[in-house]
Amino acid sequence: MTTISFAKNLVNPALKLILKQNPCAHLQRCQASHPVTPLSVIIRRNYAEKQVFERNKPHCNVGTIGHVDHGKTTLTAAITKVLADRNLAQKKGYADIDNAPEEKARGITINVAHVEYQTDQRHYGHTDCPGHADYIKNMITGTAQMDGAILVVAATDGVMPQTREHLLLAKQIGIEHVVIFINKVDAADEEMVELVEMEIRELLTEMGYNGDKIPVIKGSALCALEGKNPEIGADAVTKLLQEVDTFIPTPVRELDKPFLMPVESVHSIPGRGTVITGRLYRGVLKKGTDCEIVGHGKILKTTVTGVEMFHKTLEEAQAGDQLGALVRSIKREQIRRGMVMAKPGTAKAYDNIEAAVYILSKEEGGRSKPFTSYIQLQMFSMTWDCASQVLIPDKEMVMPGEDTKLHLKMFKPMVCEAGQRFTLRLGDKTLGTGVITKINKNLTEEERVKLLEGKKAREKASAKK
Ligand SMILES: Nc1nc2c(ncn2[C@@H]2O[C@H](COP(=O)(O)OP(=O)(O)OP(=O)(O)O)[C@@H](O)[C@H]2O)c(=O)[nH]1
Ligand SMILES: [Mg+2]
Repeated sequence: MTTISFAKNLVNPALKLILKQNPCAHLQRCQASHPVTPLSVIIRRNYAEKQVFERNKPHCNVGTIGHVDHGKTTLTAAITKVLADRNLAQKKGYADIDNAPEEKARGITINVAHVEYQTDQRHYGHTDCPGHADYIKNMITGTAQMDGAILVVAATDGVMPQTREHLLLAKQIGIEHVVIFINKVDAADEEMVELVEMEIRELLTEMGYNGDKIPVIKGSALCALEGKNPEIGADAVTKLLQEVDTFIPTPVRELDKPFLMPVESVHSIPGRGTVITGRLYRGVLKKGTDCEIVGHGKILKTTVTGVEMFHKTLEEAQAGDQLGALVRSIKREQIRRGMVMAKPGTAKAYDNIEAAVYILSKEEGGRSKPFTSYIQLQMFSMTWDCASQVLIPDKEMVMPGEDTKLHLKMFKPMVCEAGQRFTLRLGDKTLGTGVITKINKNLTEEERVKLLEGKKAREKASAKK
């Protein structure tokens, strides 16, 4: 029977024993509580639930960024294949990574996908970012979780618009360490590959990275995935991982501060409750801890009843971990991406802030025109984004390439604190990047009504134009 052979693979001895002695009773009990769940899913779930995450290597968050179709998802799948051959990862197919139904239909990565693997040195959480221009918003929150990035550039295309944009965003949101993978060398001649390398090194230097020192690895993710031409396939991926191990340092985590986790997504798991996923930004999180979930005009109080990392249970999650937290008596609909889960009383939502901001020049990807007070920009920070009215306190206008103080009135209160970084965007362009310097008293009801009326009037005026 499948359950018995399955029991051989279980790591939890207690469950192994139950399954061996009376597999049907255990599974019937499970199935009674989930009458519509197929048995195979229950088995898989039990298998997944009972594994325990062992923290025996430092954890590091990396991910693939780059232009659409340059091979980010193929490389992610290839990394798991190469490491699975050494028992350091579970092999993930391309479809497992690009797995949302909409993504399959459109063949592009829309939501960021998280994959787990290990090298001899470290345990990795890997975010495969979307390259499509429409999904830059997800890319912003995806890369915000990375300690370092792998920039994928196809040798057949070279540097393309999203290669620049992703690299620029990476720099803006504070990713200091980048490793380059020139992909698809199987489909390009040597001269072309050399040219692309020169082009990338130049771009890196232009963006403020050390273009001469950054490791550039040339290979073919597809060959690695298909087990062909090892010199450009598996060997290139191994070399890439060695560079990632050495070139991207393990960051120092703030373990002694009160815990805080921006909500990335929320899931409802039948029979278990609501799971919030995200990266623990600081502190440690244990089962049984009380917490508040703040933002989008709400403060919800609850208790964490379980912590998991990549489907394995954790005794204690630490800052930097990519995790799922099971919370008590809260429905999925009550929580939204952009809220923040934190130690009670430590995270507060504000809508009236001051900031030091750098406005990008046109060459850096910004606009060519200056802007004046009362412009409405979209502010992105942690996993939230919010429309905000901008006031320039000490001058008429701000030119591209300038740094300035700004006063931002947000259309709704979101979790903010001094020192927090954010990005300002208008339409599909990043205008600037900044740090919150001061939090002012929240807007009064009257001020908020005025702010929203101003927004309506502007919308009317632009509709007439
Ligand atoms: N010839 C060749 N084709 C490749 C290689 N790597 C990926 N491809 C192909 O390039 C196409 C795009 O690959 P993806 O991995 O989906 O690219 P992506 O960067 O994840 O794309 P988005 O997520 O949509 O931005 C697919 O058809 C791959 O099979 C390679 O090394 N050589
Ligand atoms: Mg992809």
